[in-house]
Amino acid sequence: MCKIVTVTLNPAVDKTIHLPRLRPGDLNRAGRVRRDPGGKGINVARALKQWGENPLAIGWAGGYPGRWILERLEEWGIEHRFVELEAETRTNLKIVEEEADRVTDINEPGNPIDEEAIKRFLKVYDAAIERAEIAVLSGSLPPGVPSDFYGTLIDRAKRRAVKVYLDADGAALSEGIRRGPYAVKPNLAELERHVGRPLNDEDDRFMAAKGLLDRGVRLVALSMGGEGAWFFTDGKAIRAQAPRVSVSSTVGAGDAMVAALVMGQLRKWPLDEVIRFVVAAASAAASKEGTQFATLEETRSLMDQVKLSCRSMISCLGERGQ
Ligand SMILES: Nc1ncnc2c1ncn2[C@@H]1O[C@H](COP(=O)(O)OP(=O)(O)O)[C@@H](O)[C@H]1O
Ligand SMILES: O=P(O)(O)OC[C@H]1O[C@](O)(COP(=O)(O)O)[C@@H](O)[C@@H]1O
Repeated sequence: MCKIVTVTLNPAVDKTIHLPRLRPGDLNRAGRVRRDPGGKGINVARALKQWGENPLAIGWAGGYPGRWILERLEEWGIEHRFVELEAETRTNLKIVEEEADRVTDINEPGNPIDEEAIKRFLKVYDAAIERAEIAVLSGSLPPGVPSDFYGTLIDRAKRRAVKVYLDADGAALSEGIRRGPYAVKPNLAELERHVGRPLNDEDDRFMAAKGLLDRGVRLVALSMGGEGAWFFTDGKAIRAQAPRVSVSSTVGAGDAMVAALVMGQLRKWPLDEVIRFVVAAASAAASKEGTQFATLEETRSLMDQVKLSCRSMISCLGERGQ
């Protein structure tokens, strides 16, 4: 039985190319090139499987790239139930500039999904969550899928007492938040887009997180790249510094974070241990080439470097937070 279901509605082949520096408008010759199965839910399932969990990955997959992804999942022993389509799964380009120490993502929109495919997916989803404890909904929605689709999936999961972890952007995130998922993992830019204003200081970030908690979200994990993350839950705000790693590709770091959060909470670890595991797993993923995840041992070896500081949200926000 799979306790964790990961949903990837817009999977991707992640094509990572390395260059010394990108010269826009000029001829660029790539150095190393690699392809990894990607899409946020698939990555969460990959990381969980690597750490000994048995997730079920579901979603839509199409054409030759879709079959290639499913074959990799088979190879890794990841259970999956994707609705197969003719239209090809997208390719997302990740440009790693080695001299500039920078990654640029160019993500395709994906191919349109029709009503029939939506119906077929909902059958798979309902069956999958029947016996699950956790559903991870992550990534963009392909064209043709209504922007409140995560809201629909959250409602169905909540009716069966399945905890939902949501990691999305734009309207998919905002509409999902309205339906009160258990946890959300925005990065800073995503949270800024959700609240519609820059979040320059701690107070701004606390207020934005409080807005989500007020809507019924129980845990907000706000990731901030190399600066680490904030975790807001039960009236506490916990800041975690990211460990120093030699960064190779940050692609998948956010997904490692979601996977680690799910695993730590499923195993009922104490909150401080969960948070150190989460941030260590994300930073360890950033040290890997392409879209890849660290082993449990590699992750554990970084945990001591994740320094935590805890504050009470109520005393920090004072009058503003009432
Ligand atoms: N340059 C970095 N050095 C160390 N850790 C990093 C770095 N970039 C990202 N991480 C880790 O990955 C986590 C998620 O990264 P972030 O870029 O915020 O999310 P996302 O990948 O979802 O955009 C961070 O909280 C941090 O733990
Ligand atoms: O669905 P979206 O938002 O286009 O994101 C898909 C991309 O996100 C990734 O899952 C990586 O996400 P993170 O870097 O946030 O962990 C890639 O594998 C994939 O190409």
